[in-house]
Amino acid sequence: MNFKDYIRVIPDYPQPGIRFKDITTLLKDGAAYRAAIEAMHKAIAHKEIDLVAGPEARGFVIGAPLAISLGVGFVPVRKSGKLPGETVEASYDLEYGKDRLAIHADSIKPGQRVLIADDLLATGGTIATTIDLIRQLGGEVVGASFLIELSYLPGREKLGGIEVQSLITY
Ligand SMILES: O=P(O)(O)OC[C@H]1O[C@H](OP(=O)(O)OP(=O)(O)O)[C@H](O)[C@@H]1O
Ligand SMILES: Nc1ncnc2[nH]cnc12
Repeated sequence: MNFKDYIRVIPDYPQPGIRFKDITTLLKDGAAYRAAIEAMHKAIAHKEIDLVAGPEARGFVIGAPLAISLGVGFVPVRKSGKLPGETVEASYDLEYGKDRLAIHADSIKPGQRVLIADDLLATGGTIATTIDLIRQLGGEVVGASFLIELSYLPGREKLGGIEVQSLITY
């Protein structure tokens, strides 16, 4: 399956100059969505993984089905102010704007092997921050899996040697 055919590119959203990769066109197609999760699973099937962590919101629609497919738990990494328990938090920059992420302090036990999953790797700010939060809890980041990678941005370099898998590259 050519997954790129299912991604809609919207120019100048949310700001002039950004070419927004809209995944809703893939998500609404059941066969394409399932095939994408299966292909992402296949690419990391050799790894030993205890948990999948995914950042809000689009990281949930990729990370949660990937966790179910792997038979492991899912840890939501949320925008600050959304989690009810004790959290660890960090701020970061995006391709457009700034944000702050939080993770429940008891969501990962020291030594657990965590795969990060998200829809898209752009500048790497979201995932670099997610790596930082997981490590603050003593988790071991065993890789990062993306549906889409924007190779014209230095996202990979920002992840400090973490193994990166992506299904679609622009
Ligand atoms: O590599 P980066 O430059 O950090 O950008 C990638 C992140 O940006 C988007 O999320 P966004 O923060 O727009 O939130 P959303 O998933 O709630 O739409 C996307 O889903 C990634 O998580
Ligand atoms: N160009 C882009 N398209 C979709 N989501 C993004 N997140 C960061 N950059 C993006």
